[in-house]
Amino acid sequence: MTTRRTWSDWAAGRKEASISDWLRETSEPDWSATVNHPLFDALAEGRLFDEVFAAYMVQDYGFVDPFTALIGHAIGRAPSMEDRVVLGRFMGMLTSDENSVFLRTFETFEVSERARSTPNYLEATQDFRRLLQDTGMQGSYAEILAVLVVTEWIYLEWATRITRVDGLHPLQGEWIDLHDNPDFRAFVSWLRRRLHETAIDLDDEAFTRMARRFRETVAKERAFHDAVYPG
Ligand SMILES: Cc1ncc(CN)c(N)n1
Repeated sequence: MTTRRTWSDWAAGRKEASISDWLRETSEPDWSATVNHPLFDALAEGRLFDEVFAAYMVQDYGFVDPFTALIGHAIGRAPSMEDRVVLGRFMGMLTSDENSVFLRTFETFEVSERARSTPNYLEATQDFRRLLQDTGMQGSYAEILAVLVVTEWIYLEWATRITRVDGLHPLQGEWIDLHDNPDFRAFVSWLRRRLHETAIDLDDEAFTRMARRFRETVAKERAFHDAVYPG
C-alpha cells in the first residue's frame, strides 16, 4: 500500500529520504522492467530495424501529444511563476527540438501521410493517452508532477544505462541525446525535488491519489514498451 503512513515508516531512519525514491521502490518490478527494456538495448546496439523504430516513434508521438497538453496543465496549475518558467522551458524544448526529431523521423523513414494523420494506436498507447488526459483534467499539481517524474526519470535512466555503438542512424542518436544531456538531467532532478516539496504537505487522501498516479504511470510505461517491442 502506498499511503502517507507507509511513506513515513519507510522514511523513518533514512537520511534525506525522498518521496520519489520511495515511490520508485514501490513500483517494482515495473520500473526496472521498463528501464532495462530490450527495446532500448536494440536501439543502442543498432539492431532496431528502420520500420520498427518508425513504428515506435509513431506510437510515441501518440504519447507526446497528450503529454504536451499535460505540461500545459502543469504550467496552469503551478503555484508560482518560478515553476511555470521551468515547465515552460521544457515545453519549449518539447515543441521544438523533440518535435523536430519526430517529424524528421517520419519523413526519413517514409511514414505514410495516412499513418501520421490517422494513426493506429495500440491498446497500450490508448491507455497511456487516457491516463495523461485524465491527469491533466482531474489531477492536482502533485499528481501531475508524479506522472512527469515517472515519464522523464524512466527515460533518463534507460538513456544513461545503455551503451551505444558507433554508426547509429543519426535520428536514433538524437533520440538518445534528447534523454541523456545535462539540461534533461537537471530537469528530472527539479521534478523530483518539486514532487517531494509538494507531496509532503498533502493530506492523506491527496497523498494516496498522488502515489496511485505514480504507480499507474510506471505500469503504463511498461505496457507501452512491451506493446511496441514485444521482443
Ligand atoms: C512512453 C514515453 N514515456 C516517456 C517519454 C519521455 N518523455 C516518452 N517520449 N515516451
